[in-house]
Amino acid sequence: MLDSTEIPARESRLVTFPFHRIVPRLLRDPLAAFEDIGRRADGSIARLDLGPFRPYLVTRPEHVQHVLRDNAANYPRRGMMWEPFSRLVGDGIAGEGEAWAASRATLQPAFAGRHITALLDEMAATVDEAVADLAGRAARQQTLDLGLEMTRIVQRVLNLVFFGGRIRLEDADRLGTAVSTAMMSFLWRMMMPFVPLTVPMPGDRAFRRSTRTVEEILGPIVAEARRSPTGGGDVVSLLLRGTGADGAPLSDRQVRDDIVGLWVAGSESTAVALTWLWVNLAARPDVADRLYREIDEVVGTDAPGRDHVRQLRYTTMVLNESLRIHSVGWVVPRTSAAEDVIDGVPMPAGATVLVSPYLTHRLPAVWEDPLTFDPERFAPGRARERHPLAHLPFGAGVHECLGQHFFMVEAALIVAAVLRRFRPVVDPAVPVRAQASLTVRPARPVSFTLRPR
Ligand code: HEM
Repeated sequence: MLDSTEIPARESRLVTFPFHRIVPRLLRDPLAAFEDIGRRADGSIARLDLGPFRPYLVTRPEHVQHVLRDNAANYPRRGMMWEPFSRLVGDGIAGEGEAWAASRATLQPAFAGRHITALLDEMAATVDEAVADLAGRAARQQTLDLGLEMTRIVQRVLNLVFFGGRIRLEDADRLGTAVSTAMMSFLWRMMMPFVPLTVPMPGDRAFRRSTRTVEEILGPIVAEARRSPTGGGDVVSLLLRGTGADGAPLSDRQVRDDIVGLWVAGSESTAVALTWLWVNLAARPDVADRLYREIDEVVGTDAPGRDHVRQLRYTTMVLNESLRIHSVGWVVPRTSAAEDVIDGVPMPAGATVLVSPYLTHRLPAVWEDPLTFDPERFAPGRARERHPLAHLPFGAGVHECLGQHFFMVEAALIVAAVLRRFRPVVDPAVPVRAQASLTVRPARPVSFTLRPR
């Protein structure tokens, strides 16, 4: 624990955490140290003294709103993880400025409600196939790796939506592992962004290897899609018909960057969020029972489809609560372009500002009993009781997650397809420790079995 002299007064606006207090703990267990800082700052803006790197941490919803919405132009995605990250995802949808804006405009229609609804039946069929394969593996193996199995299902859906099914299943597996490794190998670069890229750091080699694998798998697919365009509604086809900031068709490089950016943003986050969902349900049999009842009433023995999704209201509440208590995104970094003041606290130009959905979701002033898993927080009408940015698993403002509607539909389909036939069993007696990389995920593989219902 940190020294009690650092406990901030309730009314203080800027709390400084000195180097000697936080760095040893951050090196030992970054997420636990970060949670501790969040508890102590208690909604105040915090300055973390990490030696040459002194980021500001912003958690109170009003402050988050200032950074991500009200004065977003002053807080672009620059520095910290964004520069090393761009070696994997390029400068398009995961970047900033004109190239980002052109990518966002091209990609937006692919993630609009109407387009997702049009794809829903195909998505549902793909999910059902993937769950049947999972059931086959469950019958052959004693236990399964929850994270891996969720990744497999998610990748099948992404393969359909992004590539019209052009990726072979074994390549999808390799791609999943490569992206996951790239995310894991990233932590040191994120924590020490002042170290030049020319100075080797742990994780660099794994990151380069993963980037090469991504390149080897996706490069030929983009090239093939360009040679034989299908005119289809999958994302690659859409990008190949799109234009860049200069109005010219996107180059293969830009298409590849956006596809990688989307794959990185959409695969790991979704698989990790679903992994936490089953872990959370294992600890709350009462919530799980109510979920089974909803699936039985709405879906019954049918294959889940378009008409079911909008009726799965409790499922949506459970998903939202799972995204709150296990927010996949722990930091969303920005850099201040010019001097600013946030709620009376001066912010110098060039400062790294860390928004943390993870910590905002755990603020006792915003969420009563924040460590309790309680889907009722998302019952109809309850959102009015809190600040609109109290719950921000998908970020906010101009960079708000493009895939959030897609995620909610996909996740509801997966939950329904699994639960209408099986009871996933995760042992509640085995504690699942969280670990931060680019996302917050279980530190070790979580085992589970599938029991037929
Ligand atoms: C549980 C699942 C997901 C979570 C928790 C999540 C979270 C987030 C967050 C926090 C951001 C904001 C980043 C920032 O402000 O810098 C974001 C952006 C983004 N997400 Fe997601 N995401 C999820 C699923 C998806 C999916 C399924 C896709 C695509 C299929 C996707 C695509 C994107 C894209 C393209 C952006 C960048 C948007 C932009 O900068 O304009 N995400 N996501």
